Amino acid sequence: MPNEWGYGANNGPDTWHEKFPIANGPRQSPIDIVPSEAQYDPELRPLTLRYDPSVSLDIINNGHSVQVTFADDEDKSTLTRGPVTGTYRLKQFHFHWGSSDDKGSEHTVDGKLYPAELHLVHWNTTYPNFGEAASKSDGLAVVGVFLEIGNENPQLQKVLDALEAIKAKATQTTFANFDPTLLLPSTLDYWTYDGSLTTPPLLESVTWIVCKKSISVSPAQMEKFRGLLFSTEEEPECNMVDNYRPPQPLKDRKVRTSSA
Ligand SMILES: CCCCCOc1ccc(S(N)(=O)=O)cc1
Ligand SMILES: [Zn+2]
Repeated sequence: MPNEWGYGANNGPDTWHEKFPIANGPRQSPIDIVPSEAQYDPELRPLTLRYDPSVSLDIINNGHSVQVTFADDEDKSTLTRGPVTGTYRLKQFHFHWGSSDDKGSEHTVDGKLYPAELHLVHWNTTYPNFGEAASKSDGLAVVGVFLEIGNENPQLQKVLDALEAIKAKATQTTFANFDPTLLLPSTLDYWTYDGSLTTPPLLESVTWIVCKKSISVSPAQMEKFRGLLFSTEEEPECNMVDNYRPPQPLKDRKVRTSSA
């Protein structure tokens, strides 16, 4: 069996460069965001996210995360303005989280790790589909939202209630009429920088848009994420936790901010 990438001791982030040399490239993600060094850019427009719940399709345990996928054959759930030009279509959202509440996010802020991070993945409709866009320098835009321990999040609970049906890798179930708008923070002020996918193939095609405001998650809700498995129904159980890549070198990049 080939050494499929993962987050374990033998296939984790420090080994990914062996099959994906771009892991040491010039615009890798995630990064540590240092707010005091972010440059306010008055030309950055407000982020416009317009999501239609009718295009949510299913929820999948893909062995790396839990992912909700959307029908993306029409401009029904889109990202416009913000740091991008043109229209980007929502393809999927997923999460990264820790084995304890002191870690789990991919981006960090002044070195602070959050217990989890939500990624809403969009592709530039200049290109014919997600796969094509993923290989272009302006092909993807991912909105990152930090989850912070607090009150129970009722919209997140709808996602968590579906997890019992997809405990093992390569399982999925339908997930209709879900509105990701309700997962967004109250204001969409953001940091933005040019980066990459944070998992293999680590393609350097992502305009990252990281929200400054977080959303809440309760300790019990965090435990639901940790009940998922990296392993299939046939394999010994391995809990899906710590599925995050640590921050990568900023190299020759600037982080811009939408608000002073
Ligand atoms: C060309 C096939 C790519 C399949 C993988 O797609 C991904 C991988 C990572 C991310 S993330 N954590 O950076 O948001 C988003 C989408
Ligand atoms: Zn992600």
